[in-house]
Amino acid sequence: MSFFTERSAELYAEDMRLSDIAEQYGTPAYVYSRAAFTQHYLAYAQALGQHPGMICYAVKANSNIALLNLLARLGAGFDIVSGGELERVLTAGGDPKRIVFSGVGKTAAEMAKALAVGIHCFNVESEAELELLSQVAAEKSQIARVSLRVNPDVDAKTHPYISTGLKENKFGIDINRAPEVYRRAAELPNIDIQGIDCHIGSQLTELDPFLDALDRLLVLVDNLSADGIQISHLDLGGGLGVTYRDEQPPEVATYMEAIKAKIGDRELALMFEPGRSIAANAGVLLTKVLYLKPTEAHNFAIIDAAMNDNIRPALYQAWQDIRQLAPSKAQTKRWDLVGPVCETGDFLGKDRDLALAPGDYLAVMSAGAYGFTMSSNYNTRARAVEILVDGDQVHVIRERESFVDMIRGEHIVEQ
Ligand SMILES: Cc1ncc(COP(=O)(O)O)c(C=O)c1O
Ligand SMILES: N[C@@H](CCCC[NH3+])C(=O)O
Repeated sequence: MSFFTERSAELYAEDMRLSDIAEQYGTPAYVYSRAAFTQHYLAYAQALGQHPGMICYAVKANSNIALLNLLARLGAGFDIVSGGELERVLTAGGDPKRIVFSGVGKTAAEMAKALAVGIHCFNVESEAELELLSQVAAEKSQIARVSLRVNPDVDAKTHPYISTGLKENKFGIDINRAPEVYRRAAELPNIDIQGIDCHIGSQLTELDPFLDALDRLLVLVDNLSADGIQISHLDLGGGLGVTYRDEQPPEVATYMEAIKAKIGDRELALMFEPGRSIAANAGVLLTKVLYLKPTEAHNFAIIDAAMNDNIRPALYQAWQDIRQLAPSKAQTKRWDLVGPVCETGDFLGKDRDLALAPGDYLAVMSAGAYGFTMSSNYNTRARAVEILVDGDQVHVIRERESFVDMIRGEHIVEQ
């Protein structure tokens, strides 16, 4: 079910007309639906049901503290990848005991902070990281709960840049080396082995790669158990895809049932780290047509949102639907929607049949995940305002950046 629907040919977010939001708050603007965030999170929580475990929302997908707070109030845990994300979760009122810390480059300072607040566990991604974590924990006379992120070498069948579970990727510990690393972890007095983890990629639209990875992890869990190393939780990461165009990813419940079936009667708590499948279709990016520039080669529509607002098309050739907020009097033509940034790769959509006139508003759909969080100030463009719609209520959850925000911390050298 979408919370971005058409009523009398006008696009709404819940009960708010998006043109009204664009008029009042300006563009570019990210607009999120509270009901969509809630429903997408609850789909996971309900599918997990009574099975012990946690749904740890991947903060990187969309880290606005209002959204983290909303998820925390629903009982979510969080998957973080930096000290900054840790601070965000704590600021938003998230429970530190429901935080898992992933990422290949955790620093000693980040480890110390995470230990001090008592996170649930570290998803350790290398042997060197395990040694450093053990040292940091020992210095603080603390015990670090860990899960080893293993790289199961399966093809996630997604875009190569967002595939993470192949031998050639930088993520995780080679599954063939994992038994040795677990044995080493078991020797370390300040390390407490809790789990096993993998995350094989993002925007997966089929179950098979998840299930192949799970099969490999379960062999390892069983072998470790025979070796006297007990694993109490299994974290399958995130990665479930969404519909951007015509993809048909599995339902959360189907995915979860297939996993539970494979787990069988093993006593394993289940953890998940969904990002995109919670956030993507809970947000849109509103933009305005600035100029129409038909040329011999292409009809360019220059819009006021650019690759600095949403880099996904430039980075992964990602396709996101672009819709009109209201009917236009113009004739439908085929347009390339390009931003004001001075890069040829600065486009949000190509070859789109739209009826456009300058001043018309558009929505880049499915923009709630990896939209704002990957935005930048390139070309000294202020990052967009973020708005949360709740029924017919509108909340500004992040103000549009000002010039002063953008130069904060910069200093001119006198003399
Ligand atoms: C370790 C880890 N967990 C979770 C996620 C979230 O993935 P997704 O947004 O595809 O659910 C990612 C990003 O791909 C990740 O790297
Ligand atoms: N940022 C990517 C996904 C990478 C996921 C992070 N591990 C995207 O927009 O599709």
